[in-house]
Amino acid sequence: MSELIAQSGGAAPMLAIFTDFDGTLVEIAETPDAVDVPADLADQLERTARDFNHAFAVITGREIADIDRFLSPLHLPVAGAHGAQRRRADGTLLELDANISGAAQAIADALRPLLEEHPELILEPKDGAVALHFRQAPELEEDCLLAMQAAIGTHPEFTLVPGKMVLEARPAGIDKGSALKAYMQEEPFAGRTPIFIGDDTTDEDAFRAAQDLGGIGIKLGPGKTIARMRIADVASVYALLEGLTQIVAQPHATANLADESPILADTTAH
Ligand SMILES: O=P(O)(O)OC[C@H]1O[C@H](O[C@H]2O[C@H](CO)[C@@H](O)[C@H](O)[C@H]2O)[C@H](O)[C@@H](O)[C@@H]1O
Repeated sequence: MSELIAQSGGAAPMLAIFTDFDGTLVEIAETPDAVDVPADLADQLERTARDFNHAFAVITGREIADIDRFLSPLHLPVAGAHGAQRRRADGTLLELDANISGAAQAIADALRPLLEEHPELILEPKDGAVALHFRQAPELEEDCLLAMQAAIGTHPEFTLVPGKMVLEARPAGIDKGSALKAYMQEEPFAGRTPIFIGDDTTDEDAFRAAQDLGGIGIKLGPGKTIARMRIADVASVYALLEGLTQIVAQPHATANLADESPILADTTAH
């Protein structure tokens, strides 16, 4: 962060903030519906969005509707289903290709027999993607992988991506990085320096995209990453968002805060 401040001649850099949702803004839970969303999270994110001139978006594997429900009544710019769905900052929703929607539905349908056999698995069909969760039955990971590969087999426009106790089918060529780059072409993101915070393998594309554009990827938790910085946990993300807000409000105080902050570590130090 001090590097960004140095780049901007000691003044607070104009940032565009992007975050993942599960594992970054909320702790991972046993099932997708069981996430515990802090009562004040929507208020905090609204404050952050306002302080960055609304250059704040969530880029997630979830559907946009899920994020709206969890953060109600806040409606942020959200890229959902790993970028297959996207709502701009002005509220317009990009229309999803009907072939992509249809293929995602067909992939979900092809997985249903496995779900009938193993009701402990969770199928999460989305408009534009499909998630097959095996958190309740880790021993079925290989069966899930084979079933997913078979289901995707007849849909070469989709690709298989692993996540946290989940296997996902998402359109090939669309990922969190392409979503971040699309936002960076638009107001109010354009001309700012992107920061992306995420915890999962599917976040690597967005770390790369942010860094290609002169920004910073911040990886939450351990693990190999392309991100240049690391943050420990969800609580630290909340603290960082508050800290970033201070960067804009008090550039001089924040330059010190960034240099001395224990919140961020350089990934090359691990
Ligand atoms: O990109 P994200 O916002 O991190 O979303 C990734 C996936 O998150 C959800 O699944 C994960 O979180 C669940 C709740 O904590 C957990 O039970 C599951 O094991 C995780 O894989 C979500 O359900 C998926 O749709 C997202 O793609």
